[in-house]
Amino acid sequence: MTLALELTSVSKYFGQFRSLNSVSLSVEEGEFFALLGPNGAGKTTLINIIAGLSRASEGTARVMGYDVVSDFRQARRNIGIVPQELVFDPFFSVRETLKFQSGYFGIKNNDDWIDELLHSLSLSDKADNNMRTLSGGMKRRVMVAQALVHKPPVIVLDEPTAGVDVELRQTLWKFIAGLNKKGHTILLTTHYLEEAETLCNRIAMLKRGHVVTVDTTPNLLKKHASQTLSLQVNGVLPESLTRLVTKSDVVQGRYTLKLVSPSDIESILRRCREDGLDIQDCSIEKPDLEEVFVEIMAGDTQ
Ligand SMILES: Nc1ncnc2c1ncn2[C@@H]1O[C@H](COP(=O)(O)OP(=O)(O)OP(=O)(O)O)[C@@H](O)[C@H]1O
Repeated sequence: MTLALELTSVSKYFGQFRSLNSVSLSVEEGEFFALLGPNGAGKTTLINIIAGLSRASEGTARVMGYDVVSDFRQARRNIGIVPQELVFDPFFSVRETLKFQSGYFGIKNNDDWIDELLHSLSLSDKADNNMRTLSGGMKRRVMVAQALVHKPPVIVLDEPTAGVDVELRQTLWKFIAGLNKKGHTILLTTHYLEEAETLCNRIAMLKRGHVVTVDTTPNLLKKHASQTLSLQVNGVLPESLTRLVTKSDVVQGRYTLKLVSPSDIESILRRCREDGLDIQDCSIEKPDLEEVFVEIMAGDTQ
């Protein structure tokens, strides 16, 4: 089976500074894959190498089996990139922008697909407006349409929802998830971890140019995060429970306790009752990706 993306020992130097350190990653066809990491981890550098916009100092990158350097044209044809920054010609209309991009790939008579893209991204009524007259969120949607004019099997989105309102985020994700269902491979970078958790089947985390973890989303949650118990009581928790407390508001009597296993709930509640505390509220919280991310990023870097 052809891999949608294959990076082998990719390093990138900017002078003495090493932005990527021997990164190897494979993304299979049809995956919805997240690349996460704090600011400056190297995500955009990696995407630029995949897109053929920047050259790896060492190692190789392939898109649908095509090397991004020696087979640039084929690799480029197979990928659609939604860049982090909004880059456009302010004097073109939305439709002209999309027609121009189609021409770049040698596609004529692309109107039906352009109309479909405009409709799916709620841009039909802006088709003849100049790019400079659009709001930031609308421009972002045009960037998405622009990346898809040539129906690429692999779609890469670099923080597509940064600074975008909730409604547009939902529209965008519905559209991208639909493309993924149709078989397109998606690579996404985002700082909204709940988006990655909901959408992506697999996640890689980068830290200072190293891949520190790659796993399926359920495995990451299982291995690194624990369930928690939120309690509200009419007093201070017994001393013996403080080692489990991850968050507390002593004035309100609200506490969050880490659960190593679900059976801990029983003993926690018993200890509270033994201390004469009245339990006013109690709920179990599921682990989330934010907790996993914080734990992994706090670990040692190679
Ligand atoms: N052209 C460049 N010249 C010098 N250093 C660069 C260049 N491009 C990126 N870097 C450095 O490489 C590192 C990785 O940057 P990159 O933009 O890939 O991070 P990122 O993970 O995408 O961050 P963010 O989440 O902020 O977008 C940073 O320390 C950055 O300063």
